[in-house]
Amino acid sequence: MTARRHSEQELPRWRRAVLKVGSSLLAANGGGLSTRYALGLAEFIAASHRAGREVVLVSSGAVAAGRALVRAQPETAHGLAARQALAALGQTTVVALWQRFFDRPVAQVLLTHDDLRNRRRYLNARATLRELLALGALPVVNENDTVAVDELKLGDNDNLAAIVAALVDADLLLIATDIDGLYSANPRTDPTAVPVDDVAAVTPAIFAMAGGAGSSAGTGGMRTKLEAATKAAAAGIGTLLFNGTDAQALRLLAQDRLRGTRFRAAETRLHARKYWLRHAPLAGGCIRVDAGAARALGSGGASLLPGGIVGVRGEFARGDMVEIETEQQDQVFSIARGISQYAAAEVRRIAGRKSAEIESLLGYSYGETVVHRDDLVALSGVGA
Ligand SMILES: Nc1ncnc2c1ncn2[C@@H]1O[C@H](COP(=O)(O)OP(=O)(O)O)[C@@H](O)[C@H]1O
Ligand SMILES: N[C@@H](CCC(=O)OP(=O)(O)O)C(=O)O
Repeated sequence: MTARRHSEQELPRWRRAVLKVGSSLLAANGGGLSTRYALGLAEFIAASHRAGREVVLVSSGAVAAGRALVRAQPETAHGLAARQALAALGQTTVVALWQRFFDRPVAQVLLTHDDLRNRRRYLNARATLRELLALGALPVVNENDTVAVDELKLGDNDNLAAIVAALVDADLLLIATDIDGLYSANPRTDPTAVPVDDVAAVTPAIFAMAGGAGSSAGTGGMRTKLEAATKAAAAGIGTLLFNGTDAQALRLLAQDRLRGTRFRAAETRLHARKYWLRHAPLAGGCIRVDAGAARALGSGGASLLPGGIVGVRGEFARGDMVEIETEQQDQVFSIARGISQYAAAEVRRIAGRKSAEIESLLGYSYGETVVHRDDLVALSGVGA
């Protein structure tokens, strides 16, 4: 393969990123996992940590590691249950592989796409990942292959990484693979393929460039990487695709320079999030707040604390999108909407009380805010 190289480009600075490492890198020789390319990637992560940055790692490789452990032949162990068993066998090897490079603790986080579609579990996963980052740990995420039931979804860590990037409010999604970046066609099969450095939007014409996986270890090929870039862009997050086998590309990346493909997000992250908050379906319930809370929420920047709540209408679950209203001169105005950290019955019990009392009132606490300011959007022109 003698394809032309991508040009070098400067990147915006970032603070938190999700880095996805594919099986093509960890099991490059088609056998078990090897440190050959993991070392350079770990050095990049360590350099990011030294620069005060946070990294969530999404690492594949469990199936490849499991296969090597039981010496299963690639042509056997192909069914869903067999792959799931191999993933369970190999997952400890994946975590152990990464732990050996770091002094800081490495945390294993196994997620399914279903977990992330369910709002309660989404919130819990988000809180856990935030907590792990606050503790200085390196979260190592993989799909929870043993319980994933959707065969089509199994083995798609590119898409999972994009969802995790939105989950943890990352500034950037980094996808390390075994090729320099996107080409106009798969350069392993098409010698006329030319490098693509910058993608403003993943259009059908871009999708048409993508072929399947290049190695026996890899699964999704370029298509799932483009899907991931599309998902990340919708959340206002840019994606970088680069070659994890290229030590120089990794050193450049640590200096905010890219040799690979940059996928841009048209929206800013805040804008994309606010748009989603404005348009996500509402649960039936509603939280009524006093004039002081209404002012604080209306002018933006404040979270809703239990003290400002005067009542609850209807029912909703923890993680539901609820309307927030206030009463002024006998008229009720809808002033904001946001994701409630507590169910309606819980909000009724803590309404009007201090955040510090939540634990004694409920016997547990999901945090001091009922609606966190990151999960809240004020509806302009009313109530404030
Ligand atoms: N247009 C394209 N540009 C670059 N690579 C492509 C393209 N189409 C298909 N590919 C293939 O995608 C492979 C990377 O995907 P994959 O093997 O699934 O890796 P990973 O395990 O990192 O997810 C490349 O090695 C390449 O063969
Ligand atoms: N979750 C599985 C497969 C993940 C997957 O998407 O593989 P890849 O396309 O190599 O990133 C594993 O750990 O083997």
